[in-house]
Amino acid sequence: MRISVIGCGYLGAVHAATLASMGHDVVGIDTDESKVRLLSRGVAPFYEPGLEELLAHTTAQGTLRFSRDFSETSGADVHFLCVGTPQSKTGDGADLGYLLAATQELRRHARAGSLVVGKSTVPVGTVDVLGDLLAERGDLLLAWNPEFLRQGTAVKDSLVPDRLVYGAEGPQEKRAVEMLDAVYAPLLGAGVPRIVCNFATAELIKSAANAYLATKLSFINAMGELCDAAGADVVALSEAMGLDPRIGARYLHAGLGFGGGCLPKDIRSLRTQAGSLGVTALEDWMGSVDTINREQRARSVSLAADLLGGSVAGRQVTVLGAAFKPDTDDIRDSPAMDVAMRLVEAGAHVTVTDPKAINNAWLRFPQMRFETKPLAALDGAELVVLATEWDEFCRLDPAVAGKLVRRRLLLDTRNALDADSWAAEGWTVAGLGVPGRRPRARAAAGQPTSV
Ligand SMILES: NC(=O)C1=CN([C@@H]2O[C@H](COP(=O)(O)OP(=O)(O)OC[C@H]3O[C@@H](n4cnc5c(N)ncnc54)[C@H](O)[C@@H]3O)[C@@H](O)[C@H]2O)C=CC1
Ligand SMILES: O=C(O)[C@H]1O[C@H](OP(=O)(O)OP(=O)(O)OC[C@H]2O[C@@H](n3ccc(=O)[nH]c3=O)[C@H](O)[C@@H]2O)[C@H](O)[C@@H](O)[C@@H]1O
Repeated sequence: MRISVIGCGYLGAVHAATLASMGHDVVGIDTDESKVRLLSRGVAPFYEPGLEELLAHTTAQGTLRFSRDFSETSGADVHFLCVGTPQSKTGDGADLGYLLAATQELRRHARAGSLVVGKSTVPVGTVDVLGDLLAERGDLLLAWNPEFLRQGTAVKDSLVPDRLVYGAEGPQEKRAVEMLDAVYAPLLGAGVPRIVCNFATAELIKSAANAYLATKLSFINAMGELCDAAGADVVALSEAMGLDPRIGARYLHAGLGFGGGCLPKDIRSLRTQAGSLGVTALEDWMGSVDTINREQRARSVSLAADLLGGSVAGRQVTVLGAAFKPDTDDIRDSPAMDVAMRLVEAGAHVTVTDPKAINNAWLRFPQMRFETKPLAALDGAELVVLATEWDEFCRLDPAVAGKLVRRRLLLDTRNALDADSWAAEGWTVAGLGVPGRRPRARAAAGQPTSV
């Protein structure tokens, strides 16, 4: 099929490339000139494992191209809207400005009978607003097809998704479903489940999925706080809970909490939606999930101060990680950068290292020093904070690291390192929800371990 993908960021570029790899003829449209230039050369404008290979292949064989010119959408049978829906600058709700602008532009160029499909994450009721916009044409179809891919595994998640959701309704429903089935024929043929529902349900399925993941994360982090107070160990607790198949081990990894361009803004948007529809229980719930998550960042910084004898002021602190999670260069609402910034504000001299996200971080955070190599970043550190659990950091040799730092103090905010092997090399290791590993503040500060 001939397909246009509007908005070629973390979602749209992957969607365009995977559709082209399935044999469709795809044009990606974006307003960002530099992004279009890179993508047109088969180069990924951000780090996403497997994307560059897919882009290089599909652009070279001519099934994928990119443009800033919306008139290029006129040849397509199906248009996917993949533009951003960030948190509004003035509140907790979603900013739909990009989506409305893209839809208006598409309305001018889409050919009669083509299907407009939303993939961006939106508040419930948005599809009706877009439907009204498109109704002025009267000859376009509309459907909603929310996306569940994760950054870092986006290519695999797109090629082997857990499910496909189609929001379709009214007289256009049958035709819209047929067209989406044709787009996703290889996936449906491989047995991927497909759920067809009305617009509001499709919108809410997406919001509910992210809210549930966030809930699970804040639940285990709240339990971690209780573990700290009670002398229990959240790592063992979550392992035991996760072995119950009704609960499951995923999204039960306690630590610094969630960030990124989606979960935080999506729970705030859902909170706002629940509030405006009078569903106060959900509104309060989402508020608590958000508060618990934010507090993990503050708790990490206060633990860092404890480890350094009460204050980080004037101390050299190395933060391992800038990205909001491993395997991405994305620093949107990154817990790692939030912690690094709070440490700077508390007077620490902070060095940050990350395998992929330094380019994104250094322009936005001139207050800190950046190093591309972790060993260089460790040089002279009085405290090391693991904030993003990249494999490269988890494989660090504690003996080698110990020779570089001034003091062997490690705060593993992701509970990701093998604390015993670090302790065996003379490191004092602390984490969130693992009070057994948490030293008394004064004792830790009183034992400099420089070599
Ligand atoms: N990043 C992810 O893993 C996922 C994102 N989503 C949702 O997908 C949407 C997009 O998210 P991301 O790709 O992360 O955002 P992004 O910010 O990386 O990409 C958005 C792109 O849209 C472009 N754009 C903005 N206005 C435009 C317009 N009028 N016409 C054409 N292009 C325009 C921007 O230049 C940018 O390249 C959001 O609603 C998000 O919640 C859903 C699932 C996964
Ligand atoms: O709507 C979206 O954009 C996407 O949001 C999330 O995907 P993503 O933001 O890429 O990242 P996740 O892998 O879900 O991680 C989110 C955050 O939770 C944290 N996390 C995750 C798992 C865990 O056990 N513990 C934990 O702290 C991660 O470090 C990260 O900061 C969802 O997982 C996707 O299904 C969804 O499509």
